[in-house]
Amino acid sequence: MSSPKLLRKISMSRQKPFKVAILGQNGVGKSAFTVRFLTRRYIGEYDPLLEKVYSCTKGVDGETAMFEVLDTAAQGEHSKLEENIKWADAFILIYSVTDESSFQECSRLKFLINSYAKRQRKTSISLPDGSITTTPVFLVGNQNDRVHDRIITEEQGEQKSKEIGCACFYEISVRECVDCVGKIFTNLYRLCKKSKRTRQSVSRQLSLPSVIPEEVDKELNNLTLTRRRKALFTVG
Ligand SMILES: Nc1nc2c(ncn2[C@@H]2O[C@H](COP(=O)(O)OP(=O)(O)OP(=O)(O)O)[C@@H](O)[C@H]2O)c(=O)[nH]1
Repeated sequence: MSSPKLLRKISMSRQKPFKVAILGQNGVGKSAFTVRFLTRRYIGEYDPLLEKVYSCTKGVDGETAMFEVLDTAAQGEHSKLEENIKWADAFILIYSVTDESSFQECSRLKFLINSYAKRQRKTSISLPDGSITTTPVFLVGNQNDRVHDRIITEEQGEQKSKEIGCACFYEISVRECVDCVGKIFTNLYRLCKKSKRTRQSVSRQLSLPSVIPEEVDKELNNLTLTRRRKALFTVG
């Protein structure tokens, strides 16, 4: 008989990781935020050019959740940003409360998330409370320990979050708060799970499949490739 440990390993290997991309202007604290979540430690300095995906498991509501976290680097290159947006299931947009341009950058990033996610047909769904959500995006104002350098108020952050359609807003200090970052990830995970459940139940009510079944999806992909190959042969 299989041991519980082995069964857990098998079920984990079948579980899809929850992919979260951390986006924001340079210097807002994306790496500090990511490392706080992964290790609970605060590390001050990082290589600004390094872009990395970290993988970890965390306990959420009695379950083991698999996370993949993409700590993005310089956001100048458009194609790279598009690739990162397409990769993720959910997003955390970070700005620094001491930096106006990092605050404005979040609007641009949210706009791009909306347009790229739409192209991927990550369509919006209605939540039971009547609100609409697309790909979940949280807005986070960081560095609020720097009280004398603050430029963006908490109210402005909240206002921006509503304006650009983020699901939640937080103001934190990655440096000062150990648990804040973990809570943000946990809430994002819960929201995505809830969205998935709602989507499935709505689909059931409409007697539609919640997602395209894997085998149908494969068949469609094969068809596209076959057609492409055919077209290539014809041209050749
Ligand atoms: N005072 C304070 N400093 C912070 C906080 N979070 C990050 N920092 C500092 O801000 C600087 C930038 O942090 P990073 O985590 O490297 O920022 P980043 O967004 O990853 O920057 P790039 O890698 O250049 O994109 C570092 O010196 C951090 O120590 C915070 O909550 N409070």
